[in-house]
Amino acid sequence: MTVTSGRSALAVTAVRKAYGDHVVLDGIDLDIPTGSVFALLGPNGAGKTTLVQILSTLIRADAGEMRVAGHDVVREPDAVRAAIGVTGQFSAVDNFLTGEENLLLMADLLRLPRPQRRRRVAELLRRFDLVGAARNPAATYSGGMRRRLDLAMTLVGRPRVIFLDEPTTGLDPRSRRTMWEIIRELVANDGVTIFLTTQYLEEADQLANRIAVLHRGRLVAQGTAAELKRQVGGGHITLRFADARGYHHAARTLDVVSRDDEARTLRIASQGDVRSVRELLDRLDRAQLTVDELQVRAPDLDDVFFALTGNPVTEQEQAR
Ligand SMILES: Nc1ncnc2c1ncn2[C@@H]1O[C@H](COP(=O)(O)OP(=O)(O)OP(=O)(O)O)[C@@H](O)[C@H]1O
Repeated sequence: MTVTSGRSALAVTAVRKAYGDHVVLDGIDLDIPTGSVFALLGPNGAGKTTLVQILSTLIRADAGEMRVAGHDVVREPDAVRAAIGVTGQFSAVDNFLTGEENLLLMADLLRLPRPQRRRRVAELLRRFDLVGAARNPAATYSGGMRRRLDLAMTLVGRPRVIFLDEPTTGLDPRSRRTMWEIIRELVANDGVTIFLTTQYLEEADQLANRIAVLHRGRLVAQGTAAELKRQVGGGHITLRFADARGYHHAARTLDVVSRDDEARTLRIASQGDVRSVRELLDRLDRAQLTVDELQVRAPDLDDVFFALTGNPVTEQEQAR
C-alpha cells in the first residue's frame, strides 16, 4: 500500500512500536478515506492507545510511514497537530473551571480571533446540550457531560480528523447512545474523519464504516461490519439457565464464546441450523440441564472477534 492517496485522511504503512522486548504494534497498515468513521477494535492492552498517540504525534513509532490529513506525522508534526483533535481516556477538562471557561480557555490557546471566541463557545455549548450547566464547575458534571465537554473542547479548533480514544468507556447506556448520536452528526454535518478506538463491538457496529481488529500487535481483519460478519459465517445460540448449577456445568462443557454470570447466559458458537440446534438440545438433555430460554442469532461482532482471536473479548480482558 502507498501513502499518497489524496482521498485518505489517514494513510499508514508498516508502523512498528515496541517497549523493550514487548512488541506492541507489529506492522500496521491502514488507509482511511476522508469523511468516514474508522473503528480500531481490541481488548485492553491491545495497543489502541499507543497507535492513537503515534498518529497524533504524542509519541514516536520505531518505524513506519504515516500521513494524517495529508501531512507526514514525523516530518510535519505541527501541521498534523493543527489538523487533528484528540479526546482520550484522560480528559483535558479542568475541574476547577466551568464548562464555559474550559471552552474559552481552549479558544484562547488556539488563538481564535477574539470576536469569534464567544460565538464559537456559545455554539458548542448549545450543540452539546451544556447550556444549562455552562456556569457550573466541571467537577460537578456527570461522566456523560464531561465526555461531551471534552469533545466540544476538541472541536473549538475545527479539526479535520478526530481521534476518539474509547469515547464511551464507563458511560451508562443512555449517555453512550447520546455520544453515538453526536459522533454521527459530526460526520454528517462537518465532514470530519473519525478514528475511533473501542473495546465495544456494538459501538464499532453502530458507528463505523470500516472496522479493524487489533490482536497481538497486528490487524487480524479489516472491513465493514457486514464483511467481517460474512467472513466468520455461522452465528451463535444464547442459552439462559434456570439455576446456577446447570449454568456452571454448561459453561465448563460447551464451546462458550462469551458468558454473563449475573444473567446466567452463555453464548455458544453455532451455524444456527436445525441440526446443530437439535444436537445442542440433546446434549443438554443428556446432562439433565434445564434451559430457561434459547435464542438463535445471526453472527455479530462478538462472533467475529472470537473467530479471529480464539477468545471472547471478556476472557482476553481477564487474562491481562
Ligand atoms: N510507556 C510504556 N512503557 C511500557 N509499556 C507500555 C507503555 N505504554 C503502553 N505500554 C504497553 O503497551 C501495551 C498496549 O497499551 P495500550 O495502552 O496502547 O493498549 P490499549 O489497547 O489502548 O488498551 P486499553 O483499552 O486498556 O486502553 C500494553 O501492554 C501496555 O502495558
